Amino acid sequence: MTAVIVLRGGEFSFCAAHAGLHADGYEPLHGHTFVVTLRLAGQADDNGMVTDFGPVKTTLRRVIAPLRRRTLVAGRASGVDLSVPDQVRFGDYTLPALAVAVLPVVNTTTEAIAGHLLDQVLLHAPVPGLHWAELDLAEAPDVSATVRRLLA
Ligand SMILES: Nc1nc2c(c(=O)[nH]1)N=C([C@H](O)[C@H](O)COP(=O)(O)OP(=O)(O)OP(=O)(O)O)CN2
Repeated sequence: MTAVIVLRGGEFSFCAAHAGLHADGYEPLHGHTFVVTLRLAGQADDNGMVTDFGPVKTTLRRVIAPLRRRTLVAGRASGVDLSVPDQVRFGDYTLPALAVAVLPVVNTTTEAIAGHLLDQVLLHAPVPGLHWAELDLAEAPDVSATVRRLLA
């Protein structure tokens, strides 16, 4: 039997700020309450499980934690300056490094943040035999992005 397990909402929500990079530069710094939904698809084992919810929940919590209540900065965007100790500079902004999560992405779009979170989940909690993994990130009730990795 193939099944999809789903972890969503609740504790997998987090507040963070960002300023997306658009053609005309950085948009004004603003915040969202992001809501994560993770889906893992695979064959259920002899115990009827694709994988135990528990360890996946622990991993998802840990992957989200560094982003919670931080300003998200795209470490791969041009113009990001990490050369000054304890400071992060991008566009017109200079922020204390403690308030920032620098992500390995080119822009802090919902799509890119979702991809980063999914990659971290798969890195830290690989589940043998998964068919695919999908992470949906909503930045508001009316907009979200879903990324999917095909695994087998
Ligand atoms: N494909 C994407 N498009 C946009 C993203 C994104 O992450 N992926 N992000 C933004 C902005 O960062 C912003 O957070 C959202 O903008 P928007 O949905 O336009 O929200 P507004 O409240 O400003 O607009 P309304 O039209 O009033 O809803 C933009 N695009």
